[in-house]
Amino acid sequence: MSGHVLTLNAGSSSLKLGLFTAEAEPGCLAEGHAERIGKDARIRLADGDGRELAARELGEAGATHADALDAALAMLEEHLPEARVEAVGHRVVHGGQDFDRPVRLDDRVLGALEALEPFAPLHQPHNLAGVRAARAAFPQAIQVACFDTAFHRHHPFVNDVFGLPRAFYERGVRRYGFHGLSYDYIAGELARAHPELHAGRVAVAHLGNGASICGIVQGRSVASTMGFTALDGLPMGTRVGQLDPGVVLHLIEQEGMSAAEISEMLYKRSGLLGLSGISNDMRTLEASEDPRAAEAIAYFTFRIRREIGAMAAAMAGLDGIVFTGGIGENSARVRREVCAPLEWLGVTLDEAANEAGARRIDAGGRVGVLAIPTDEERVIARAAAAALGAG
Ligand SMILES: Nc1ncnc2c1ncn2[C@@H]1O[C@H](COP(=O)(O)OP(=O)(O)O)[C@@H](O)[C@H]1O
Ligand SMILES: CC(=O)OP(=O)(O)O
Ligand SMILES: [Mg+2]
Repeated sequence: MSGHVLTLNAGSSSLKLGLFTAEAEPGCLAEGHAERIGKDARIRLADGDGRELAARELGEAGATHADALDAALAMLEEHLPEARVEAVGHRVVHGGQDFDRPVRLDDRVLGALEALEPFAPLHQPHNLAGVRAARAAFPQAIQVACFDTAFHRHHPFVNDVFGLPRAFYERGVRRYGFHGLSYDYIAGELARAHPELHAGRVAVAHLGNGASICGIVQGRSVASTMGFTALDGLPMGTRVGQLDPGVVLHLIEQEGMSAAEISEMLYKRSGLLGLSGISNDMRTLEASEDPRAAEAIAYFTFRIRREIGAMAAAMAGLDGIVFTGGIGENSARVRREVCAPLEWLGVTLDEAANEAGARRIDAGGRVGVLAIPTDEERVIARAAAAALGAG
């Protein structure tokens, strides 16, 4: 039997790991998921059918991505000692101008990706720490980087540019867009199971601790709410989302804040956490009776509606909406708050299907509405298997 592919995916609040067969369509043998990193983190390892193999708390608040990675690799060694890892596929959030497809990692590529760390501070350092740890743990395996930005790299000029002096565009100050591995998976699912939507114009809302919307026309990304960094667009767990740049000037000039203080506030203390003063975690906010929690959710869902309207304009129409990511897949309340006021756009919602967590949740209106679990691991595993020559 051929060997195995390991996938590593560090999100801003999560670490996901997958073990797959090294085939053109990889078979999933195990999945590990650490969540709520930074607060009450816990990790769970399951087999390919979702049966739990192991689970444990990662200790007091303060468990880091590095702790989660150590725990994940130790669990893998203990519970799947027969794994023969021949390739490790890594989610790397920022690929900058140069990377528009998966690439074998060597010292030169790693150096180029390290230079992008300032543009994805919640992700890139953890992604590259995963590369170093995997090189040490699996020295015989090839290492492959798969980029969140790659799926968006061929946007039309108007969706790739800011209205800055042109020289900045040439120097790479562009609207890259992120969550591309997730959008790539969803585009594949539309092609496989919903050909009428695949042929049309779909707004895909990836709503996790990070959140964005992608406009997909005939399987290709034409616009993203995220920009040069993963700060722009929707408000997120701890990130601000769209912000008048005049506010940043005000913070510097009148409030006397330093670049480091502003960065820390915009990345780590804004969004759902900043508005609610309670938590960045949607489950905690939904369970809270504090009116600030409801207001934070209301702002989140309002901005999603606004951006779906903008995507409809960018795509010259709207045939479908897809919800995915931890919130998009699991929160019936968020899906309802987004969809109910979008009736004017042809959006309907089947309440019972939405509450039941069904895949198709529209009530037969003009716009198809779906909730599809994403699978970034599978997209990474396919690329790593392809790099091994599988298929
Ligand atoms: N059952 C649920 N109901 C509401 N929100 C949920 C549920 N399960 C997970 N979430 C939310 O999903 C978010 C995490 O999404 P995820 O995609 O796993 O994170 P990351 O962006 O770090 O990869 C958290 O806000 C979490 O509260
Ligand atoms: C790019 C990004 O925000 O990713 P995540 O949602 O996994 O934090
Ligand atoms: Mg994620």
